[in-house]
Amino acid sequence: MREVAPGAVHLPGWLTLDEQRRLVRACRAWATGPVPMRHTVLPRGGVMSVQTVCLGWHWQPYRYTRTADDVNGRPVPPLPEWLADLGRRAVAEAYGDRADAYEPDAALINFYDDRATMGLHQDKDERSDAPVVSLSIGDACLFRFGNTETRGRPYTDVRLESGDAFVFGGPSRFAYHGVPKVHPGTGDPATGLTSGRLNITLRVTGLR
Ligand SMILES: O=C(O)CCC(=O)C(=O)O
Ligand SMILES: [Fe+2]
Repeated sequence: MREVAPGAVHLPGWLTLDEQRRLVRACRAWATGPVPMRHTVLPRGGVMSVQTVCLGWHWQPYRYTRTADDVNGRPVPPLPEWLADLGRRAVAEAYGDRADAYEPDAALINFYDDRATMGLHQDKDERSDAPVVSLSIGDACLFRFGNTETRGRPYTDVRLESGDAFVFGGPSRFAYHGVPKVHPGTGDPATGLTSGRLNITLRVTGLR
């Protein structure tokens, strides 16, 4: 475990291979619908290079809704309790105490192919300052974790590998972060993912 910035904790190798396999299987099913995984279109017409599917609440730039109005209008599936439990365990491990009160109600599942990246951004469409839990499976990536003020320095570059968790809360909850590069061919096919990178972020929206 390494505290990258105050409240931002990297937990390398946190998921077992079995947990990663289960997540890959579940994500494959969620990717097919009721709302299919797709490249999110930004308000000014840009298209994100990652593909995304949501649970609990649907995220479209820059808000959460119960139905996927920018895809097919269908309600998104609920966030299962076993996934929320993983989030609680990660928060407990990162901050060294119990996290019974952590109730994530949205998950964003992102798939990165070899060329996909994610620009530096803040996760700030939530109306809660509860931590974000990020789980990574498949190819390793360069994850850039910055500060709450600017897209620039200071930032820390972290290599996120399959099975890693990264929790950001407290003073780092609204820090800029992004994925400048995925490292093709670095994942273990035993996870069930033979290429690309899967990232799942659990969030508390503060919405109802
Ligand atoms: O893929 C990652 O590691 C980060 C994903 C992310 O920042 C997001 O979905 O908001
Ligand atoms: Fe993010």
